[in-house]
Amino acid sequence: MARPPSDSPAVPRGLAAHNLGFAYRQKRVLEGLELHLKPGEWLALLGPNGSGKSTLLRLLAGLLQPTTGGVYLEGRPLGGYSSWLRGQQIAFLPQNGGYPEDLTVEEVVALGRIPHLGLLGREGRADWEAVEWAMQQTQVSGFRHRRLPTLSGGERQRVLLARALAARPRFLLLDEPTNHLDLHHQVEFLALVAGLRAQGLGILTVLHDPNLAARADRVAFLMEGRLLAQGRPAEVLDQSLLQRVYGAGVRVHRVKDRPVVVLEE
Ligand SMILES: Nc1ncnc2c1ncn2[C@@H]1O[C@H](COP(=O)(O)OP(=O)(O)OP(=O)(O)O)[C@@H](O)[C@H]1O
Repeated sequence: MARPPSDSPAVPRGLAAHNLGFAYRQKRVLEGLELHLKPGEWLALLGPNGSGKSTLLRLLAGLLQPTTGGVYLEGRPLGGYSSWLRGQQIAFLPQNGGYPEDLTVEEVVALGRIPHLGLLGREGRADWEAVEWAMQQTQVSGFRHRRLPTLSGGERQRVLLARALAARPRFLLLDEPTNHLDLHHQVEFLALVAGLRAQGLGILTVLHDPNLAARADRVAFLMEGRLLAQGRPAEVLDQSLLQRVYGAGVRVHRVKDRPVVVLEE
């Protein structure tokens, strides 16, 4: 598929926020954000409850309109893309997303193909191959005929991740994707992210666990709607920053140069 031409050469390629601000009615939630997600990288977004992480993801997915500044995909304002084209390039897994309760796992995952179907809604072989691939990647094929209300929280989370993957997007925005996942599936999630990165996907995950975030290529720290820091995990996840945000009970150790965050008694 041909890429749309760039309108804004000053904005970096990939998915970028420039001077991004947002307010819910009169309530300012984000201000002056500069963020850049490159193809083939994993960026982890951390920050306390209510700091604006989910709002930022919704802006990057094109589901909210910026109050100031903008979001750009390949240098072009996101608002200039049709919702079809946007949905083919950017997939979003919300924190508490709904799902149709009467559909099977396979049918819910197939919903991820909607941006590729066009007005007539006709699916073809490529669509079912993408659905199979997404179910395999997230290990949900074994219960493909069950309905979501009958699944455990972690199983359901993996199905919704598969729905996002089925779009075969170039950028993946995941809001707390490891919620409900046991340790085994967290390890599987890390392997999945590594594989997707190697295929050139840009991945942005909101996480609360700094030890998972430490596995990312870069970490960005949001507090009260502003970016406090962004950079390599070893640079950003330091004790003074974490104590400033979360309080004195947080300690950072180093294991093979990787930060390991522990809570003190
Ligand atoms: N639809 C809305 N209308 C008004 N205010 C909202 C709305 N959604 C979120 N907010 C407020 O915006 C702020 C940022 O919320 P957001 O959900 O983006 O934070 P978050 O960092 O994702 O939080 P958490 O870690 O708890 O999920 C919060 O103060 C929240 O109360």
